[in-house]
Amino acid sequence: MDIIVADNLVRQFYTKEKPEGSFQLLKALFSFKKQSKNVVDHVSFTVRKGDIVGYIGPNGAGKSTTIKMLAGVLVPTSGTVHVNGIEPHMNRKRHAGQIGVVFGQRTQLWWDLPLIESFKLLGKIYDLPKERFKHNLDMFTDILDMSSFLSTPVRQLSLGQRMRGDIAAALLHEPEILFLDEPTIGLDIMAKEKIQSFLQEINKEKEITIILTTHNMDDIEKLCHRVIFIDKGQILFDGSTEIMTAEFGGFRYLVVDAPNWEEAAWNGPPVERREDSQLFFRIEDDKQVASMIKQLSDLLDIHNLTVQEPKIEDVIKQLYQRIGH
Ligand SMILES: Nc1ncnc2c1ncn2[C@@H]1O[C@H](COP(=O)(O)OP(=O)(O)OP(=O)(O)O)[C@@H](O)[C@H]1O
Repeated sequence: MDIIVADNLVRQFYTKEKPEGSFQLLKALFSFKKQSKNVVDHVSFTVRKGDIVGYIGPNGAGKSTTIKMLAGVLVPTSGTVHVNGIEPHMNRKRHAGQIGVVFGQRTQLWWDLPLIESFKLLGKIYDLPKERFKHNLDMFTDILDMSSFLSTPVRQLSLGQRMRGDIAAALLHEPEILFLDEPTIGLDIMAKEKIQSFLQEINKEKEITIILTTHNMDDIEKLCHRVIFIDKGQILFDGSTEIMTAEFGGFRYLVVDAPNWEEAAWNGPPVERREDSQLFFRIEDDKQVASMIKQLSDLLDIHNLTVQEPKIEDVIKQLYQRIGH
């Protein structure tokens, strides 16, 4: 079942043309010419219930703007979006009950209040029966490991603690859909992993549909089966991570364990990446493997050798290069 249907979504913003030179400045005093730009430009996609979709793309691509339209915060300039049959901006109250939203750069928690008080206020706003509120709060406190900081004012929480608080706050009223805008931004590895495994768990147990924007390719690798890639407001790719790898990967790595490699003295094929004593050489064509191995074994003391598929991160880097970033 398609829980989200976006059809030809457009969001236009007006920007004022910047005057250049003193004559232009003078002219601009009398007429400020407005320029419009489609930051989301005829975007169409559907999302099935229970999917986790990564909505990715370079800075300024239009990701947050799309999420804001799906969340009902922004009204589309044209096109339509339906979430569970509802047009978000037409029925904000009903829509608020079915979605949870987390903007990683901002918080919906009350800055000066202890975390638990924010949860209680949200329980009242959503009119949650006492038992359901307690049940959900206990469950999130347990899985997100929040008991040690429930009574701490939000302003004193670490970024990772605040993010866990924000995610719990977005889920207290048991929404079917969760929109996450950069949920792991600025977090350390442990905090990232905690949030990633929590999202995996609620998706599996409660079939919550998740759409997340992220610049962290590890989120995509761990969480998403499907990726929508947007640039300059338009979708350039929409499909499974496997298809994306096949379409934009098109290469593999010959990984050579060579502890004695010295960068300064190296005159062999280019080393694309180094991880400890492992050197990564890119192979575009499998026919290259044998000659590359021979060339490397003449130059290096090789301890081990494998062929690896590219990571999602490598594939997305390739995609960025294609669009000239
Ligand atoms: N309220 C606004 N008024 C005018 N322009 C805006 C407004 N909000 C966003 N924009 C512009 O729309 C474009 C898309 O912004 P958006 O925040 O959707 O990008 P993004 O893909 O989320 O980027 P990032 O990865 O940097 O967060 C940008 O050029 C931005 O400057």
